[in-house]
Amino acid sequence: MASEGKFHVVDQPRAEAAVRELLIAIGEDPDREGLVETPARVARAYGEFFAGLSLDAASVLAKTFQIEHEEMILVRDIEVYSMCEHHLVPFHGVAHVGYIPAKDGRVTGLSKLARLVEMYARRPQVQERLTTQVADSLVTHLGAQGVIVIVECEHLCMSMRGIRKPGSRTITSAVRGQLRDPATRAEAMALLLGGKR
Ligand SMILES: Nc1nc2c(ncn2[C@@H]2O[C@H](COP(=O)(O)OP(=O)(O)OP(=O)(O)O)[C@@H](O)[C@H]2O)c(=O)[nH]1
Ligand SMILES: [Zn+2]
Repeated sequence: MASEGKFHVVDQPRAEAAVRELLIAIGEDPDREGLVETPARVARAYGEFFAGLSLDAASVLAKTFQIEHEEMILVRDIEVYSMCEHHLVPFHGVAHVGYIPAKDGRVTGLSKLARLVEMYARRPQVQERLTTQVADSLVTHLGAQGVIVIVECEHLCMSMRGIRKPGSRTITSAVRGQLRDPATRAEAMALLLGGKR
């Protein structure tokens, strides 16, 4: 998995050549001391940023437990680091993922919810797609009867360039199945907001 050091295989020489070209394009000297190793470093870092491209939701959610729990399970404040596909700069924040298990009470390990978020975050992304991909994969691969995913991020492309509004946060949500029901959704929101400092 990405967090265990096996990163997406990028075409290292090609990525290095591209970074070298970028450095030249901005008027830098890629052969000066501080930059000599930069193309190789950036190419390796890209392998890490985009490690999610070589993973799939079916594998992340392959292992399940039959604990016959049919109520909501919610993991809050999962840290998100992703790369905006428009500018290739980070957006970061948190995700909250909740689901109501399949009728047979099959659940996944709690860490797998965070792995799922990480897998989709470590791709060129937009926040809306990240949110819906996490929600849809829980329906597809776990048979969840209901899902709620809320993602709250700051986009550096809006903070350090362009409109330059540091501190603004974008909130996206995806709700599936039983969590579309207002009462069930209210319960999820209460759990999400409860205990927030
Ligand atoms: N919907 C959505 N938009 C995003 C996301 N990340 C970045 N953007 C936006 O993508 C848009 C790209 O707009 P363009 O007009 O093509 O690019 P730009 O000239 O760099 O835009 P500005 O950021 O307004 O300077 C910008 O409005 C960004 O704020 C995201 O996750 N979701
Ligand atoms: Zn952007």
